[in-house]
Amino acid sequence: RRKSLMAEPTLPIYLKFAEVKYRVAVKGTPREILSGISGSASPGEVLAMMGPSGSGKTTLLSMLGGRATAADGCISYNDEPFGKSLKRRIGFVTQDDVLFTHLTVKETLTYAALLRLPRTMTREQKKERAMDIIYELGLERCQDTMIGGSFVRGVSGGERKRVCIGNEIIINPSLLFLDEPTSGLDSTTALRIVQLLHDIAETGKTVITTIHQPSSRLFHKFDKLILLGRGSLLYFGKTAEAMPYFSSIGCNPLIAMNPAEFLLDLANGNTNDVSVPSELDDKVHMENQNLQDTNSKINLRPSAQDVHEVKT
Ligand SMILES: Nc1ncnc2c1ncn2[C@@H]1O[C@H](COP(=O)(O)OP(=O)(O)OP(=O)(O)O)[C@@H](O)[C@H]1O
Repeated sequence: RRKSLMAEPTLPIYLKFAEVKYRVAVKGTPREILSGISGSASPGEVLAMMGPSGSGKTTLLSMLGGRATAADGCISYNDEPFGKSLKRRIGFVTQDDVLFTHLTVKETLTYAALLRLPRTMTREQKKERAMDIIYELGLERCQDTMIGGSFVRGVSGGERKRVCIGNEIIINPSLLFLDEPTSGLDSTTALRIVQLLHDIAETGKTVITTIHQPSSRLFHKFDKLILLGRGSLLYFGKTAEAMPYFSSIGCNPLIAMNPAEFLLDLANGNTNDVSVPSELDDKVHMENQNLQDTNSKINLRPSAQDVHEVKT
């Protein structure tokens, strides 16, 4: 029997961020991509970031993962700022991770182990670790299959994603960031990936992922949720409390629908199937008229004190 990697101890890291802002200059004109996002993520839980395309999910993920610097605000890891030692404790699975098409799954993970694990480990131990990852991620059946790509037939989309996750968890990170790990996958495979993220989190790791259009089953799998609408925070808190919260401020779906779909509609300002209280309604309509010609951010955002936060 192989030892379970999931039982491996990790340094628990509590991530906290407050009023994070990000600006870019587009043709000399400053543009705010994120306007003051706050939240937190604890070891053992999976935090999902959801929002329409262009709402700033990837930007926020990059900043939390130390890949981009915030213009303003504070991001802390166990109350410390980002530092060199932390870099080694972070795994980052990007949206389009590049893998070598002609290597097999086993070769890919073995090379990752040889390249990324510390010198204190022997070559044999590193190879052993790559095999442990293969078993842990259920990749043993395709371990000798080539990764493949546009011109070479290879592993399936779900298997490919698991290899990308394997590439990162091989270093036993405390924080794992993933950019849209389920996009392009069918809902059952997507569910399996999210279950895997849960298994990873349960070993004391902090897992943060962006998510595109989750099915309602998938949506309920996340412990916490950040809902972004054009760079502003619409909700941060427990996933299970998102719908009751929006209902409490008067936003309800008019027909039975997937909560994720409802929240994305809301964040998009698409209110056809959503009842919105009159004071917010004006803003939404105004916003819809402006959408074609301006980049103004969605104004549906409840006031700062309205934004639901989990007391941790
Ligand atoms: N360096 C940059 N220069 C100009 N605009 C930028 C830059 N970085 C991000 N943006 C803009 O910021 C917005 C947010 O981008 P981001 O990639 O974070 O969105 P997203 O929510 O991840 O979208 P998607 O779901 O489509 O991946 C987009 O409108 C993008 O065009």
